[in-house]
Amino acid sequence: MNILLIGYGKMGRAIEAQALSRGHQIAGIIDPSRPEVQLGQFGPHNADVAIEFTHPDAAFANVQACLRQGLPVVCGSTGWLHHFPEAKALAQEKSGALFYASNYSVGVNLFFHFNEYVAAKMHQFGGYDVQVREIHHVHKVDQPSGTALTVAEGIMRHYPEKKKWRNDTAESAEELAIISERLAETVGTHVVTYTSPVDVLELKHEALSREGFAHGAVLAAEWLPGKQGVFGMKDLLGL
Ligand SMILES: NC(=O)C1=CN([C@@H]2O[C@H](COP(=O)(O)OP(=O)(O)OC[C@H]3O[C@@H](n4cnc5c(N)ncnc54)[C@H](OP(=O)(O)O)[C@@H]3O)[C@@H](O)[C@H]2O)C=CC1
Ligand SMILES: O=C(O)C1=N[C@H](C(=O)O)C[C@H](O)C1
Repeated sequence: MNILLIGYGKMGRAIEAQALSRGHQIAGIIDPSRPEVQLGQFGPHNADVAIEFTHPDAAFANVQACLRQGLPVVCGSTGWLHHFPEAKALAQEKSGALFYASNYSVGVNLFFHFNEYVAAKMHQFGGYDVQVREIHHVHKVDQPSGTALTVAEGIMRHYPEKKKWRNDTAESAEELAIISERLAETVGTHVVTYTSPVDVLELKHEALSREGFAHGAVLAAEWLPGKQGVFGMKDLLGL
């Protein structure tokens, strides 16, 4: 396949390596470091799919451009989901294809699955307080992480008394605490902790490199062309 890379930072480079190792070609690279290449130059005539990993402030415009230009788009940028309903509507209007995941790692998507199972059981038995913690590198611009938000949504589906999340310690029983830490070059760690007066139960995922994210994004890019609609890792992995 011919893959257009939008964003050529830590993830764009990891995705390029994965894509080449799986026999794909890079149709082009859109990044502020290469102003001579513009997204408007690409469409179905010269790319099969775009993979977008940029910045919370840039992602929505890039997704819109891809959909308008007839390019299936796999987006991994976090921190822009307040625009997601508009992106979905545009995908429908253009009969386009949009794939989004807050985390493309297969391991994290298993973690999401187990998180919901554990939350349902813990709520059923009761007696535990629950908290989410995410640790990332100091360069990360959004907080809490997109992955932590997906984890929190999964817990809240089974804890109806938790009405909202709070990016700090909880101030009332209605709040689910998401604690964010920024530590050196930490790739991405997510922990759900259940605490009772007598014990602690934890579910944890720790990414050791960006390879897992990149691999999942390329799998999504291989899967998406030819489809119409809005998809995520549950569709790809059958979870
Ligand atoms: N869903 C997932 O599995 C994962 C998601 N992410 C998310 O992906 C995003 C990128 O992460 P990462 O690669 O680590 O970040 P980096 O900062 O390392 O790279 C982002 C790159 O995108 C470039 N960029 C910024 N604006 C635009 C634009 N409008 N068009 C094209 N390129 C642009 C940046 O250029 P410049 O530096 O000049 O601004 C930079 O080169 C983040 O939102 C992060 O949270 C990260 C890992 C996994
Ligand atoms: O910015 C990152 O690095 C990461 N961002 C994603 C997120 O916000 O959840 C995924 C991963 O944790 C790495």
